[in-house]
Amino acid sequence: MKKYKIAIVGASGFTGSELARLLARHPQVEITAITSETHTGKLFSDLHPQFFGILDMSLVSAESVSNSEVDIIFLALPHKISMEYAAKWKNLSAKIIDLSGDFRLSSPEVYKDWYLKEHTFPEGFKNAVYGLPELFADRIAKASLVANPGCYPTASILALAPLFAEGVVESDSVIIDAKSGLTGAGIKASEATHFSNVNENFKAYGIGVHRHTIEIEEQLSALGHFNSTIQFTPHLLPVDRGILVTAYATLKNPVKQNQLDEIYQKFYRGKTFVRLRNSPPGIKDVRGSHYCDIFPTWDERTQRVIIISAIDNLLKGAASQAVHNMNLMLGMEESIGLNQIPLRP
Ligand SMILES: NC(=O)C1=CN([C@@H]2O[C@H](COP(=O)(O)OP(=O)(O)OC[C@H]3O[C@@H](n4cnc5c(N)ncnc54)[C@H](OP(=O)(O)O)[C@@H]3O)[C@@H](O)[C@H]2O)C=CC1
Ligand SMILES: CC(=O)N[C@@H](CCC(=O)OP(=O)(O)O)C(=O)O
Repeated sequence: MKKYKIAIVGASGFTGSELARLLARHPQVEITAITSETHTGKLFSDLHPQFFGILDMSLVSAESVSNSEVDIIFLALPHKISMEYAAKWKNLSAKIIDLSGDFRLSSPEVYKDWYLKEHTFPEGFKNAVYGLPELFADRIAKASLVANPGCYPTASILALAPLFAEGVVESDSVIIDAKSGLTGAGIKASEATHFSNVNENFKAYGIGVHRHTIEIEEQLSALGHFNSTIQFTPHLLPVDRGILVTAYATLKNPVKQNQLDEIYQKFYRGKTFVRLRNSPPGIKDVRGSHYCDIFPTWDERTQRVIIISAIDNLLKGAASQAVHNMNLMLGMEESIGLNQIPLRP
């Protein structure tokens, strides 16, 4: 069986190491390069001891990927850095899956408004496909550059997409209250992620300005064919991993619970990794897995829908979604390598 060659760029970080965990056991790929600029020459398993005896490859500089023959390059790099590599490698035959936010938005102008930086590879937007397989599997399969969605956007868009696609949402009525575990902030410690500032604490951040607001607005608006502003507020949870979204919306017309259920069942029929739940999901129900669990409810008293969704930010919110995209881009069965059962408890 042909094994595709894979490079993971940024393998010293959280999502890079999760990619390695999935790809090391993927039956149709072989990891040929894993990179770090800070730890070049060390073993991958020195940095991530869970791989001791399993993946003891040496970390190499990203520079060496330029000359190697690979089929897929995963960029597990911070935004603003990713675009530099996408530009540098634009003529390689390898397809690129970028886990950062550098190519998720509709244009370099919108990017500048929300990321407060001039985009240095604006041509990349022409080829980039938004990598949410439940919505865009056909386009992803033909793409050479996939913009893997953000973690909050994955949970938020999947929670609300059926309502937008059905055209039943009252414009500008959506409020998204989202909470993320600490690995969402990456491996580098900061004041915000310092143990003493998060332990037994819980707070909102990025109110009204978080860059995921526009990512969610653009994708949902496109589905519903209108421009809708969305109120999005993220919170930092004192846990390692997991995202919980609670979304509220007013509909154009009241519905019954069974009508709401039908909208969701129709939209997600055949989508292996969305589980429609009959009780509110918790982050532990999806931990270590590629599932997005969704619980849609109709509140008869307030005449609003309330949708709860849960994902593992490092997996469905990043690495396993990237592997799902890779499977599609290489024409393989979409769930290969992704059949983990959640880790609870
Ligand atoms: N964490 C999460 O839950 C999610 C993350 N993402 C996105 O995925 C990307 C990776 O996230 P995450 O793994 O958390 O980030 P980390 O901070 O954990 O890792 C980032 C990696 O980038 C490398 N890096 C940093 N600067 C450079 C540079 N100038 N050149 C080359 N490599 C560099 C670092 O390696 P070294 O210093 O060793 O070179 C490190 O391995 C980010 O864009 C993030 O926003 C998306 C969804 C969810
Ligand atoms: C908890 C936490 O800090 N989360 C990150 C978002 C996670 C993420 O990876 O988003 P991008 O890929 O779009 O950068 C944040 O709010 O900035």
